[in-house]
Amino acid sequence: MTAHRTPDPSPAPNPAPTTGTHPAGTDEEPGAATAPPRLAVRGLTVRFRMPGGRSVAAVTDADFDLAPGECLVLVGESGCGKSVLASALLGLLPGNAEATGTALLTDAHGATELLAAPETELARSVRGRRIGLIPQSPAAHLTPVRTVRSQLEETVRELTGVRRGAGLRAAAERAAARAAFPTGHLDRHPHQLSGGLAQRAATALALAGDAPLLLADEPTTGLDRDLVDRTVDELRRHTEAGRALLMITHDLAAAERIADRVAVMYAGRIVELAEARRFFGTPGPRHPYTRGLLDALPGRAFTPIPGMPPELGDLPAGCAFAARCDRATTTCATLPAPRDGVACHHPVPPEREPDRARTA
Ligand SMILES: Nc1ncnc2c1ncn2[C@@H]1O[C@H](COP(=O)(O)OP(=O)(O)OP(=O)(O)O)[C@@H](O)[C@H]1O
Ligand code: NI
Repeated sequence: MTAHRTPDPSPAPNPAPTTGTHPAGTDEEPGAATAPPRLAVRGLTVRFRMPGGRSVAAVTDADFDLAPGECLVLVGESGCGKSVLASALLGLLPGNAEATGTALLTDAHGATELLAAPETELARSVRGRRIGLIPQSPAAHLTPVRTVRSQLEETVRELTGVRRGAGLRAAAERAAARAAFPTGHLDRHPHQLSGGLAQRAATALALAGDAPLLLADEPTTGLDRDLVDRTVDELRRHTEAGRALLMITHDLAAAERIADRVAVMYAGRIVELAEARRFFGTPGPRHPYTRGLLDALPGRAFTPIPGMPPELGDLPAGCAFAARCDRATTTCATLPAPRDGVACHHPVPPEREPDRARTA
């Protein structure tokens, strides 16, 4: 989470219409044109330049699409590059980072290549308006000197048509309620909030604009199970009307509850991209790392993956998981190309039960 830089939480004036998102994808209808992906990411790579000419490979060659109305959940161990990926999409990387590849955002406002867009455009019309963000460190994202109510009212005023008076007050309170932020705490300043309340305030702010794409970076941190479920269900509602959601989480139960598809990151790469139904059900995950992640859950085998992820400043030339993988062979000294959404030389075959399959 070192990559998080706090975006200006108050978007510039000059509000764009925010209700006019594309209708949800209509691809089931024969003859209907398929909606373009809300977000199309290709070859997204982020390198941090370090003293002494070293480089940290935080994100490497990420490829994925996110359809209108879809929720893609990005999972992976701490430090694997999830937040850096989100920061790259928003133009919020620190100065020593270099991002390459493309990320095309398409919504009712048009199509914008996020990595090529100038900072002025990102600040004026993308962040907060076309892409909402629930940041990983919500306390840092809130303006310290202003109450939650005043921040919410400002956001509602700038991102929706509601301008003033009782209407604005009610709209801000509705936004708070969507994130289960108690009305009685709206007049508090950020420093008077617990971690969980700051999280809900940040979620309320991000939901208020109904952005066509929402990035939620660990939106359920610090919440107890009931609130996790409520928050996740509210985020799911955000995807109605064709809005898309990219959620980052460690919480696989939350991921299972909300995801249409799951992307698993390991050492900066997406090693598996799968439909959630198949991933959490049958046939289960196919990458040995991902199988290990699920097996580590208390409800499952509860056995952690042995070893540690590699240093992103010193990655092996081949598969970064090989050193921890019980299926590794000499082939793993070369980099596995993704096939059917799995970047592994010997994935668990889809037709076999994950814990019984064993092929090399
Ligand atoms: N400013 C920076 N300079 C150098 N390296 C950085 C910087 N910011 C992040 N990194 C590197 O990028 C890696 C990925 O960080 P990131 O914050 O994306 O991890 P994450 O997957 O979001 O982890 P977590 O789940 O803990 O939030 C880190 O391991 C760190 O080595
Ligand atoms: Ni993070």
